[in-house]
Amino acid sequence: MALTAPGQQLNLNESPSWGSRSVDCFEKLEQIGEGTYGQVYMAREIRTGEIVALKKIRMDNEREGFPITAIREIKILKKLHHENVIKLKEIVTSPGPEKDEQGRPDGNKYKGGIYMVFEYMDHDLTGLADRPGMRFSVPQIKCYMRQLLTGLHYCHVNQVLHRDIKGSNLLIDNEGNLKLADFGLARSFSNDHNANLTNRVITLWYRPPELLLGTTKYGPAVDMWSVGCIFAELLHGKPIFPGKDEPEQLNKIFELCGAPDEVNWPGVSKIPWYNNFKPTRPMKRRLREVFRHFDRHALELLERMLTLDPSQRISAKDALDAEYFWTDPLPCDPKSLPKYESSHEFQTKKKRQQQRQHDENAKRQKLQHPQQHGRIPPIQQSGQAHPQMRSGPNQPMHNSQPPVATGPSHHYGKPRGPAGGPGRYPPSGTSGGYNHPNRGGQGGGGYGSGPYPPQGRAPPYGSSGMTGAPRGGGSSGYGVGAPNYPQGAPYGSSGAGRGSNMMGGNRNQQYGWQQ
Ligand SMILES: Nc1ncnc2c1ncn2[C@@H]1O[C@H](COP(=O)(O)OP(=O)(O)OP(=O)(O)O)[C@@H](O)[C@H]1O
Repeated sequence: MALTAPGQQLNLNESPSWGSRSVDCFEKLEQIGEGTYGQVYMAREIRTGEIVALKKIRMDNEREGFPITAIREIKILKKLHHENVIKLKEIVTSPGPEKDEQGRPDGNKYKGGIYMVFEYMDHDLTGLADRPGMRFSVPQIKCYMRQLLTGLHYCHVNQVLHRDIKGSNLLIDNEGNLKLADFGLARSFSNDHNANLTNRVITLWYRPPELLLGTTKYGPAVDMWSVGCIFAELLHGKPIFPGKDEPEQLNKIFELCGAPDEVNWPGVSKIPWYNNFKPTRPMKRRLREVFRHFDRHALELLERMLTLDPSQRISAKDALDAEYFWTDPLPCDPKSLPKYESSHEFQTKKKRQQQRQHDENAKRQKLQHPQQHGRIPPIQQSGQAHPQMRSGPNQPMHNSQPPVATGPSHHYGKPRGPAGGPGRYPPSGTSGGYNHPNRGGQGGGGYGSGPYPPQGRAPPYGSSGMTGAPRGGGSSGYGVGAPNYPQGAPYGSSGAGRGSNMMGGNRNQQYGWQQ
């Protein structure tokens, strides 16, 4: 693609004003996101005072003109108009040196830029769930899940695959509305599924088995697998398939969902990498056993989402008809959901820095004066710990209790996944096995030691393979003995000892996020 002047390509038919306004019409307030694409800012439109989100399209690495991922995202978002899909309001450009949040020139390296202007959303689901003490009630989980499925059903009906469904791409406002965002990996599809599509999509933990096994012909079912992972995560309190790389990811899936074979997934043996990764021993489906503490209807729905064979996996439309959404407790009205404090980058950064600093000081002090701090934990002295922070994952909180608001709910900052620091979430960028076409993809984990090979070659999953010993210490893997799910790790609910059904019979029971 030829290099074009910023904005020139984007004055697409529908709205002549698109791309003609300058980013100077907006005042950047704070950075709220950092994606592979570039930064996301909360900003105010100077003329109207309206708060928006500005997503800067990273151009510095684009030798070949405007990034294709951004073109796709813009084209797709221009045709999608739905209350559960993020609204792209316009494109603005910056013809000259830009200003940062303080109005200072933003370095010399960058001469111009292009921004997508979105409606502003207060949180993303990952950030919201990650708040200390955060508990989602069953009606709240149903409410979010229903909105997610409604938005996704709309996309699928309009023949758009999202291909990157994960918590940080589900935005939530303080009216309780949930919207699908980040269509950078999305694309149109045709119903016959005959086209070859790239296999390198969807963040590892949410990636379905057919993609991990190398298929290039797929459809909306790939998104539904990710939805199943999110659903289970909401109920369980933490990600259910936190694989470090693709072999481990498949291993985790098979341990829970059973090994694929021609009986439960007709045609699986013809998928390119099946033979490389088929387990060497039988592996039973254990989903019902492992999640036996889930509500019956939730489990039924989850079973149908986490179905190995994509052709048998439930569609968004059918999921919306599931009993789960039509039995007590019903999904709550989004407007009835509690409002959470909105986010400010500096506060967050400061808070995180302070917390880190505090932890480091405490550690240092503990080393220096072990006895003193053995008696009085530093966290108590500082008064920073909220009792809710330490409550267990399934300890219900009262609905009336306001959530602890300690900062933004945007999943902002460096990756917090297995390779990226002290968090639970996989990086959405280059490490942790996330392969993002046109989004860099350099270095960082993923497929063990090497980059992802071109499609059609042997699977890129390093030497550990699925027939050999699994990576990652604790996992039982293939041919090493039956996976072991006692009440503890990895799926054992800490509530298992407190009753067999955490959700049954209590319509307002809440579920927390296990730290
Ligand atoms: N409209 C919005 N309102 C509020 N916050 C937003 C909005 N859009 C994005 N964000 C925040 O910025 C983060 C990154 O945005 P987005 O996922 O669109 O960027 P990306 O570069 O494609 O990221 P990724 O590398 O995760 O794919 C989101 O997780 C969210 O926290």
